[in-house]
Amino acid sequence: MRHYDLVIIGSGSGNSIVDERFAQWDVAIVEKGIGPDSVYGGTCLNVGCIPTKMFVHAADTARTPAGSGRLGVDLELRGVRWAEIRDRIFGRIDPIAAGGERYRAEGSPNVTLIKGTARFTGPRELVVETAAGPEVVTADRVVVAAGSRPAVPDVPGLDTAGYLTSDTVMRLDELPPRMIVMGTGFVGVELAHVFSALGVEVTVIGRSGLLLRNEDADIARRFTDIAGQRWDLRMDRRALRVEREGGVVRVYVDGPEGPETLEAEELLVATGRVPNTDLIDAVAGGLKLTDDGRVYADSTQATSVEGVWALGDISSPYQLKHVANHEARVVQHNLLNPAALVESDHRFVPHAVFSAPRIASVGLTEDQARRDGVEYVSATHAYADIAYGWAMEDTTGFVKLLADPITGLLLGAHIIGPEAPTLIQPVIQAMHFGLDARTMARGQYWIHPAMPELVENALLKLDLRVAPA
Ligand SMILES: Cc1cc2nc3c(=O)[nH]c(=O)nc-3n(C[C@H](O)[C@H](O)[C@H](O)COP(=O)(O)OP(=O)(O)OC[C@H]3O[C@@H](n4cnc5c(N)ncnc54)[C@H](O)[C@@H]3O)c2cc1C
Ligand SMILES: NC(=O)c1ccc[n+]([C@@H]2O[C@H](COP(=O)([O-])OP(=O)(O)OC[C@H]3O[C@@H](n4cnc5c(N)ncnc54)[C@H](O)[C@@H]3O)[C@@H](O)[C@H]2O)c1
Repeated sequence: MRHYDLVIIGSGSGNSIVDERFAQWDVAIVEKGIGPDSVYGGTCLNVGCIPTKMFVHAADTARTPAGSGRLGVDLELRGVRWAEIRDRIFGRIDPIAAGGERYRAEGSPNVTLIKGTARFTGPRELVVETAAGPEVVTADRVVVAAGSRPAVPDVPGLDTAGYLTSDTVMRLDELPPRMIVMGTGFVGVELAHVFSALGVEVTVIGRSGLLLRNEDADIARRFTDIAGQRWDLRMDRRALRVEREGGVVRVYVDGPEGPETLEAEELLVATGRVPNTDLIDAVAGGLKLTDDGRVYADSTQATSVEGVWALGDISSPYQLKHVANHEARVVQHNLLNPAALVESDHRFVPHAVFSAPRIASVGLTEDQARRDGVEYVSATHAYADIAYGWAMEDTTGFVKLLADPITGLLLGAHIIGPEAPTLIQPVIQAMHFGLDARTMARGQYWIHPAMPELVENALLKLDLRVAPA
C-alpha cells in the first residue's frame, strides 16, 4: 500500500492540475487509457473535440465546391484521401498524447503515473488494477476526473451486429459507402457532416422530429430543414432490432411510416455519454451521486467526502471541455488554498456545434424563458441582411437574441450560420460582465462590413423599454 498527498483519477482535464506549485506534493495520476489504443490524455485530445474538429475542417473543405457555383466560381471535388486525412490528424495528436504520458512518467519527479483502472474501496482508498496486478493507494486528497464514455442503447442485436462509437469511428480503415447514425445530438450531427462531406451516404435515425432538439426551437428547425437536404433523415423512429449479414448492417425501425429496414455498411451509435461513476465505484468511496448518476460536487467542486474533489464529465451537468477546464482550475485553486475556496461559474455556459451549418448558443432558449416565466424581448437578424452575408450569399443563417426588457441585460443568444462559434463570443463576454444590450450596440465600433454586424443589428432591434443610464 502506498499513501500520497494527492491522487488524481483521469488524465484528461485532471492532468492539467499539477504544476510547479505542487512541487512539494507527493502526487499519483491514475489513467486506464482511452480509445482503441488505450492512450493518455483523455477524451478531448484523443477521441473528442480535437480530432473531430480536425475532421470537420477537412469536411468543410470538401464541401466548398458544392457552394461555390452560386458565387460564379466553379470548383470540382476530385476526391478525398481518407487514410491520409486520418493519418495526418492522428499523426499530430498521438505524439501529443505520448509526450504527455512521458512527461508524467519520467519528467515530473514528484508525480507517479499509475497505468490502470482505479476503483474506490473506501473514502480516499483505492485499488488500481494494473498490468502487474492490483495496487492499493490511499491519499489525503483525491481528485475524481474520470470522465464519461459513449452510452449504448439497449437495442436487441446491437452487440452481435457490431457498431462504431466516437471512440472508434475516426480510425476506420476505409470510408464505407453508407453509414447509419443513431442519435441526433452533438456527436451525431458533427460526424454525419464529416462522413457525408467525405462522400459517405448518411442516414440519421432520430427519436423525435428534430435534430439537436435541445437547441432553441427555431434553430433546431432550421438545422433539421437544411440537414434533410443532405442526409436521409428518419425522424420519429424507434430502433427495434439490429442485425448484420456479411458486410451489411440492418436496423429495423418503427415510425410514422410503419416498420422500415435501413441498411448500411457501418452503424455509428451516438446516443449520449454516461459518467464513469460505476468504473470508479464511487459509491464504495462514499461519494454521493446525483439522480442522473453523476458524482455530486458542490459549487467549489467538493464532493460529499472530505478531501475528495470532482470535475468534468463525471460530475458536471455540462459535458463540455471548456467547462471541465474551468472546473479543473477551480479544483487546482482550492487544493492550494483550502482557507480561501473559490466557486465554479456556471451562469452562462456556451456551446457550439461544429456541423454544417455551425450553431452556437449561450443562455436561455425562448422555450426555457417562457417555461420559467422570465420576462424577455427577442430579436432576430439574418446573415442575408448584413453586407458580409450578401458576400457569402447566405440564405439560411440567423441570430436570435433574448434580453431583459427593463435592464437590457442579455439572457440568451443563438446563432446558426458561418462562424457562429466565433460570432457568439462578444455576447458571452457581455453576459459575463453585465454589459447591457444598448451599451454593447452603441458604445463601441463594429467593423464594417464584418460578420459581427449580425450581432450588432440584432442588438439594435431589441425592443428595450428603459434606456440604461
Ligand atoms: C466526439 C466528441 C467530440 C467532442 N467535442 C467537443 C467540443 O467540440 N467542445 C467541447 O467543449 N467538448 C467536446 N466534447 C466533450 C469533451 O471531450 C469532454 O467534455 C471532456 O473531454 C471531458 O473531460 P474530462 O476531463 O471530464 O474527462 P476525460 O477527458 O474523458 O478524462 C477522463 C479520463 O479518465 C480515465 N478514466 C476513467 N475511469 C478511470 C478509472 N477508473 N481509472 C483510471 N482512469 C480512468 C479515462 O480513460 C480518461 O482518460 C466532445 C466529446 C466527444 C466524445
Ligand atoms: N461541439 C461540442 O461541444 C461537442 C461535440 C460532441 C460532443 N460533445 C459533448 O458530448 C456529449 C455527448 O454527445 P452525444 O451527441 O452523444 O449526446 P447528446 O446528448 O448530445 O445526444 C444524444 C442523442 O441520442 C439520442 N438518444 C439517446 N438515447 C437514445 C436511444 N436509446 N435511441 C436512440 N436515440 C437515443 C438523444 O435523443 C439525442 O439525440 C454531448 O452532450 C456534448 O456535451 C460536445
